[in-house]
Amino acid sequence: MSNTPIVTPDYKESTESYRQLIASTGEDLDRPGLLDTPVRAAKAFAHLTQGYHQSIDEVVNDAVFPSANRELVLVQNIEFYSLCEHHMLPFHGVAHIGYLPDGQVLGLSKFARIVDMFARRLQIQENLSEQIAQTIMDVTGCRGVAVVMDASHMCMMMRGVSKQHSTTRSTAMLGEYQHNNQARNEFLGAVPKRQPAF
Ligand SMILES: Nc1nc2c(ncn2[C@@H]2O[C@H](COP(=O)(O)OP(=O)(O)OP(=O)(O)O)[C@@H](O)[C@H]2O)c(=O)[nH]1
Ligand SMILES: [Zn+2]
Repeated sequence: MSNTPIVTPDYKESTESYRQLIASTGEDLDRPGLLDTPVRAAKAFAHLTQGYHQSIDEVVNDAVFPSANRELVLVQNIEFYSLCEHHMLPFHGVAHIGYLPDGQVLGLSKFARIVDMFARRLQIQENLSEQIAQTIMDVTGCRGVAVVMDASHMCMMMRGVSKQHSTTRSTAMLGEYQHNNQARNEFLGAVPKRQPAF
């Protein structure tokens, strides 16, 4: 078997960047355990940032259906993995999405696909919540949408302040949820309690 890693043209630049990064630690890039690491890491990074190459149309795939239901629909415990834009370290947790339809509903799996599309980018949690909420509003034309996300940030756990049990809850509310306290309270009461640290 050849010791030369297989590098596709797509990964050439990022593979070279990973080679330099690994070399900067003083590691021997030619030792057997590391031979394929730069290209593996490049592929993994491409996966973790694949949201940059997806479009809303492709993700939603026209899965918007007519419905007379106008009451709260809550899709909860959608797990996600993202990368913080400050340290490029993972943050991960769960998203809970509630919305009040207005004539049409979104295919249930599409909520998770929308979460992943925006999570697989360099993000801060607050913006991630806003982008998910705004997209659901745009795609469904709903009366209101609320997003709650609970996450643990590796940049606060593996380094820096080194807090292992702190979690962050971010919230985004659009449409009726911005001014209708009854709707807000119904949603917030239905959302699962904050998760303990992972
Ligand atoms: N608001 C917000 N902040 C985040 C998120 N992810 C990471 N951060 C914060 O981004 C900040 C960057 O702060 P800096 O002082 O510039 O960087 P730093 O010296 O590495 O900060 P420390 O993490 O405190 O060591 C830190 O407070 C992180 O906790 C996020 O999703 N939302
Ligand atoms: Zn960070």
